Amino acid sequence: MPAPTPAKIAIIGSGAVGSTIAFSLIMNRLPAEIILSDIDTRRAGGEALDLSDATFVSSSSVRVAKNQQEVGQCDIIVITAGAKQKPGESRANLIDRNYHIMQSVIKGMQPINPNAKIIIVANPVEILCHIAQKLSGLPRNQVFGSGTFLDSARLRLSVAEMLNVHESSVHCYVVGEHGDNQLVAWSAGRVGGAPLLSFDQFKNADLAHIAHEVARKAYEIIDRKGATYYGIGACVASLAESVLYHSRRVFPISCYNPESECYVSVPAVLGNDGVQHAVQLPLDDKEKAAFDEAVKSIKSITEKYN
Ligand SMILES: NC(=O)C1=CN([C@@H]2O[C@H](COP(=O)(O)OP(=O)(O)OC[C@H]3O[C@@H](n4cnc5c(N)ncnc54)[C@H](O)[C@@H]3O)[C@@H](O)[C@H]2O)C=CC1
Ligand SMILES: CC(=O)C(=O)O
Repeated sequence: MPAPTPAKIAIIGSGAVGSTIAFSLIMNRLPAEIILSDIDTRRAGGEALDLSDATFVSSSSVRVAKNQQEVGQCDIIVITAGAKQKPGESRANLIDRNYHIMQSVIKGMQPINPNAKIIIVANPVEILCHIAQKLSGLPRNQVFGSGTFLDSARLRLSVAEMLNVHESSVHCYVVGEHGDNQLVAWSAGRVGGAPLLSFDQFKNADLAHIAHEVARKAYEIIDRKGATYYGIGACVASLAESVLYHSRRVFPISCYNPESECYVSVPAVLGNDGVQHAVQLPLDDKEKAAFDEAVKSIKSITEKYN
């Protein structure tokens, strides 16, 4: 399906993550009018000027939002506005600060385009999806988060290196929470149709160690350089592309799961009306128990924001 030309993509929060998402959209040559918004309007203006120097590679354009109402009328609204983790700090610890920011962001852009897709990137993603959906009043399938897409990309890289194959041939997901309660669905992992765990390199592999390294990668990057942004930039550009082109690609994203009665990260099909449906991953008993723990943890926080 051809993309609407040009789609309006708003990015709220033009810090490290927001501006890198804009750069990734431009590099992916999405036919989009990218509209930056930030409480720090001077910073947003500077990012727009800098990014506009890169638009010659694509048919995208970039500018600063006229006002918040304009942002609310966009086709896709990416929300990165929020506090980020200090070295060693968990994502869950950001909730108090980022709840208030999310409230002001959603309130400021009312009335919201009833067809808009809101992509939550600020942390903690699953909890902020719940809050954004409630406050925006949009249908649940139109509000989703980048979730464990980035964690899964980290995992696939690690597996690909072990097996000496390309990452795109590794089908293995991190699910549950984009946070400390994430888990790897090892038993459902496949490479070229074969179970991941049947490969020689995985027969005696320390799976817990690999999963731990994947989960700790963000902490290590933040410890060394203060923030992560390239990976999430690439992830969000892929999500936007699947929405604009109705690609129906499967991504591990934070979406509302009726069975769990909360937002949780699972593989889901993404098209032009948002989340089409989740894919039921067959988990073994240990993975199922870990998934249930993640759901329990997410629900224990979201219930404070009902
Ligand atoms: N989901 C994921 O995989 C990832 C999520 N993140 C999260 O993304 C968020 C942003 O991270 P960075 O860009 O590194 O932080 P940053 O500090 O560079 O940028 C945040 C921006 O939000 C703006 N902002 C704050 N309150 C606002 C408001 N009410 N309205 C509009 N703008 C507002 C700030 O002025 C700032 O420019 C953090 O919560 C971080 O944890 C970061 C990396 C990956
Ligand atoms: C910061 C963050 O959430 C990440 O890089 O995974």
